[in-house]
Amino acid sequence: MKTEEKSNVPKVRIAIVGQMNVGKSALTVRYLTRRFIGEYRSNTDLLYKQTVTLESGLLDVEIIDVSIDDDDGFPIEQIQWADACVIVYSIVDRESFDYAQRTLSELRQLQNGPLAYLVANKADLDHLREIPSTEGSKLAASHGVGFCEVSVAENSSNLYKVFEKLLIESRARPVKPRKFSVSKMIGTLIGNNGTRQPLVNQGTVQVCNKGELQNKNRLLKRRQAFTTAASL
Ligand SMILES: Nc1nc2c(ncn2[C@@H]2O[C@H](COP(=O)(O)OP(=O)(O)OP(=O)(O)O)[C@@H](O)[C@H]2O)c(=O)[nH]1
Repeated sequence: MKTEEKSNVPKVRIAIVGQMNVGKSALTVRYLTRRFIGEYRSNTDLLYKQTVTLESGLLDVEIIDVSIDDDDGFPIEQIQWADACVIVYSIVDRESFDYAQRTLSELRQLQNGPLAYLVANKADLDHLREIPSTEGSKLAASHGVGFCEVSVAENSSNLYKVFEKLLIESRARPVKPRKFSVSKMIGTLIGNNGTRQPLVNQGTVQVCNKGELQNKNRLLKRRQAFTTAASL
């Protein structure tokens, strides 16, 4: 698609936030490619871009898979950049639920904050469950956000509904006023020497600022999966 045609396509930005190992990357890749890639861990943010078709027309979607170290607090830059956030925890990990709870509280303090949706992942591991479904739904209700349980591994259809809802609702909102230019934000995220990855059909993925080099192999793996699925 030519640049001048693309410039008229509205854009929605989504941040995937949650503690380590909850399945943020698996969820992002599942949504974008319909595939489950679960054999890697990452310590860097990745920015995915894809054009999707909604009933209302084309939409450019940017999804940042936010990498959280144990000590990291609230990823404020990524959240302020986003129009919507998917906050993920694992039903088998109480700490990840506590992190999601803190994130929702922080989000509430923001003026003009993004839309949010709470997603409980790993529903297939019910025998190891630490967080009852009712606790998740109660937390979400107390913050006025949507909630669902999914298994990214088992390809729960709920996952696609979450993204669709966030995309439609974000699209309907007035364009978010940003304190900084979006290109500067992307520049910050990918670093000054961050090179754009080649366009893969309508999808691209690029490494953000942390640990770019050591993550090259992981990125390549993901990009292969992304390429294959994007060309289906
Ligand atoms: N059983 C099960 N395992 C899952 C599911 N989703 C992800 N996993 C596994 O959970 C582990 C972590 O998945 P990732 O997608 O790397 O999680 P992450 O939140 O991106 O982790 P970090 O990169 O450390 O922040 C991997 O071993 C995945 O295979 C799921 O729905 N069910």
